[in-house]
Amino acid sequence: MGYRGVEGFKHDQQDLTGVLITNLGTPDAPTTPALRRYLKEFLWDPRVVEVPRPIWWCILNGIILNIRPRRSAAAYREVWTDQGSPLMLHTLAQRDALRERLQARFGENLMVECAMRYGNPSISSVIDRMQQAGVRRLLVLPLYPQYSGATTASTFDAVADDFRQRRWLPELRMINHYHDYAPYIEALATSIEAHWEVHGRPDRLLMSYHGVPKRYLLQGDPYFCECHKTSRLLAERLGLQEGEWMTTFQSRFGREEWLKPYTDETLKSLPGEGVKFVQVVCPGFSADCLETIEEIGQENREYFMEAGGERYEYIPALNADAAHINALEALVLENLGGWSAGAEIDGAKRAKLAQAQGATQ
Ligand SMILES: C=CC1=C(C)c2cc3[nH]c(cc4nc(cc5[nH]c(cc1n2)c(C)c5CCC(=O)O)C(CCC(=O)O)=C4C)c(C)c3C=C
Ligand SMILES: [Fe+2]
Ligand SMILES: [Fe+2]
Repeated sequence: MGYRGVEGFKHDQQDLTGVLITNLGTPDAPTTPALRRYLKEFLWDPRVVEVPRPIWWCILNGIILNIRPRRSAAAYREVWTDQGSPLMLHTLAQRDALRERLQARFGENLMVECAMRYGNPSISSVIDRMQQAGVRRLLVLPLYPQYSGATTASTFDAVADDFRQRRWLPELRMINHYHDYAPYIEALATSIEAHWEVHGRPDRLLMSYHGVPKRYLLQGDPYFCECHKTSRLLAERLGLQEGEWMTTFQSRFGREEWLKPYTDETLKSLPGEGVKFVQVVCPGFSADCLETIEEIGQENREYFMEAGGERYEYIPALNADAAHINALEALVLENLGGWSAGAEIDGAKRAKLAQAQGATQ
């Protein structure tokens, strides 16, 4: 027992500022056992499934974990790459690109890492590594543009749970959301316009976001409103008129009502209304993943074409696009305000003080 210290700590260690980007997480492999492990951790999070624990324990362990892992593993196999899960691949590329930008400004005093809320690399293991390297100020950036209890707050829970075990807490800042941040809207607009240059403009642009149960909205989660604000700002920036765009919600899970309109039902009905050419963009997903590649890129395409649609295009997530990294870099810089400059002085000062007191550790 006891609180976790900093292994191998030296008093003259350089103080660092750390930037930790996080995303949801993904299974280690597209196999049934790996999916069971991943889904067990993910779906047991009370921020994700707000159902009383005893009831949910029975449903999760009795039904869902016996059925879903096999089905989900098959879906993941469809999108898996030589380098692993798309979500992991894009997150690593985002980390590398952001690291290059920020280290060009601040040098090695600024450490940039990535972690996943569920699965690996865990938030706790990465904070541990960052603290051992000398990180004393930590900025966490969950790559969820729109705030939701199920995602952003759950990431905060993971950081808080880690801190509860830790003896020496780094200073902490956490970015809450960036759904209306101008450089993020600009990055989305740039990527859509680039798509239009090659493929032309559709009859309708669908902006599809991951859903949550409607109950969460009614109980005060701002996610729905933030999604709508992103869409409105994006439509304004693109000069779209009413009827040329809409907001929908995808990735339903379970039987209760989720945020509407549903992406799949919308796509099934649009051809009947004369909308034959759609493009779908997913502004809430900062990286392509199962939910965009398989669900939007494949499954929903079939719904639309079977219903009489003629052209269906998915516009990829921002991933490690330069405009996206510009936006993330600007967001980080704003939120680092006042932190980076003092790094060198702090370390030297503490070493002197320690020497004066004859500290050995
Ligand atoms: C059970 C309820 C779920 C809620 C609430 C939920 C919210 C939510 N999720 C994302 C982002 C992602 N979800 C992803 C996969 C995924 N989501 C759920 C369930 C809920 N999500 C499940 C069961 C799964 C796993 C896939 C499956 O078995 O179908 C992913 C993709 C991960 C990947 O590895 O590719 C992302 C990203 C948000 C933003 C959100 C609420 C705002
Ligand atoms: Fe999800
Ligand atoms: Fe899905």
